[in-house]
Amino acid sequence: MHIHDWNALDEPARDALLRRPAQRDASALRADVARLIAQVRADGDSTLRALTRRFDGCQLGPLDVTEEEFDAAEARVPADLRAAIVAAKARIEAFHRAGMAQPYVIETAPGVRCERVLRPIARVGLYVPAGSAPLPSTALMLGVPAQLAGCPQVVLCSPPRADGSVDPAVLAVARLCGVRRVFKLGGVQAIAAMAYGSDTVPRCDKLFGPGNAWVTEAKQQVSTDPDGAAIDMPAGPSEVLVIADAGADPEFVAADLLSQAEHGPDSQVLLLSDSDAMLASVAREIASQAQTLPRREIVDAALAHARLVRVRDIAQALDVSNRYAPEHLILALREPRAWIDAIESAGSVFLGDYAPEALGDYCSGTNHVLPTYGFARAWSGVSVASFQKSITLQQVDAEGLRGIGGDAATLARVEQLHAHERAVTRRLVRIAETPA
Ligand SMILES: NC(=O)c1ccc[n+]([C@@H]2O[C@H](COP(=O)([O-])OP(=O)(O)OC[C@H]3O[C@@H](n4cnc5c(N)ncnc54)[C@H](O)[C@@H]3O)[C@@H](O)[C@H]2O)c1
Ligand SMILES: N[C@H](CO)Cc1c[nH]c[nH+]1
Ligand SMILES: [Zn+2]
Repeated sequence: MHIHDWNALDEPARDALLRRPAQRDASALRADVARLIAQVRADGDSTLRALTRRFDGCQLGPLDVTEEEFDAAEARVPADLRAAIVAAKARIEAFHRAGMAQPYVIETAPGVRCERVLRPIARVGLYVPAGSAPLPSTALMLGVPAQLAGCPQVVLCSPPRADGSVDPAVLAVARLCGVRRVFKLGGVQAIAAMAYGSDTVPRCDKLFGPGNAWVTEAKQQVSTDPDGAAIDMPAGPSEVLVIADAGADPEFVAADLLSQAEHGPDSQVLLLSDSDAMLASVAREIASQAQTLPRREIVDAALAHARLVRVRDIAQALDVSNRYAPEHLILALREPRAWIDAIESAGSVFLGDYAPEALGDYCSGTNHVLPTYGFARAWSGVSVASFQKSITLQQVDAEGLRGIGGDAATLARVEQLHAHERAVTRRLVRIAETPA
């Protein structure tokens, strides 16, 4: 694997080095996805069936999962898997519950009471990927916060297998999180169905979940259509950026890089180090560990755009990482906490040699649905707040209006909004005329 020297590159070369692979054919992807969404909107369920035949290679009967199918799926989940799911759910729930926003009230001036109340989003749609492999862990990452927020209508879509069924573990997680409506749909067709509704899929206000480049593009398109649906964030092909010092363990670093490379051919993995020996050792480790992985084609495709980069020092590595804004950042450093203040943009961060990213993927408690493509510069991962709206209230009595009404009137005059000014001053006149 080639090792790049960051300090030998000019700015355009640095930009090119950090460009995501999935961004390359953006206009063709946009057009394909727009066409598929339009077909679903025009023809509903019949198009959903046709696209499922075409992309997932299966002939669907009913689009939704029946109670009998839920029961059969439960029976197929082995006891150790069920135990791992239950234990992971408890930790994810604990972390997400602790971070829940609270309603609050404050008197900003005498007689002026301002409040914030929270409401669940009424109709939410969860997408659980299953193209290269089903991801029941993603069902947990979406189902748990939706349940904590108390969303009244939750539907879940996941691509069907060749026999038309949904992965049993995904169904078991859905049931555990109180999700009763699951549809055997994947890709653009699933996103379009949840955003606009179809004959059988109910329309949703907001869509959640990761997916490949088609899914992510579809989410972005429906989110810019006023008739479509809001989205959690663009959560596309997985990314990890590792910063390793000379004391890191090359075996662990290579394993972490490969763990994200195996997600899909568009995954991107990067290693930054100030140690030539570390970069060379990790390159050797990657080559040797990759040979033993079953998803070899996917891994090789992802490794083709992996980046190993020599930096001057760890401070420069943090600068490069902030510029890239990775979905996951691993600090394989001797003093990882010393660098926390230097992190400006990253979806989720893993500190030290014993925090593999795979732990956050499954069961540490944090959410694994995270912004990719550099969106971590301005977006956060999924949390309970993603499933809620906050509404502000204000209650003002006569004393309150007398106290602050003048400020509003002055600002309204400057903006030449005379009706605004009068809405305040007419009340002030009435208060002045009213005997105490
Ligand atoms: N960012 C995150 O938080 C996060 C979390 C988990 C997974 N991921 C990513 O999610 C992705 C999952 O991808 P996946 O492919 O395994 O599953 P997926 O469910 O996202 O995609 C499968 C669907 O893609 C559609 N599709 C396939 N080929 C197509 C084509 N040529 N044209 C149109 N549609 C097509 C099919 O309808 C299929 O059902 C991976 O890239 C993984 O890295 C990201
Ligand atoms: N690493 C993925 C997010 O990019 C999440 C995941 C699910 N299962 C395994 N990993
Ligand atoms: Zn993963």
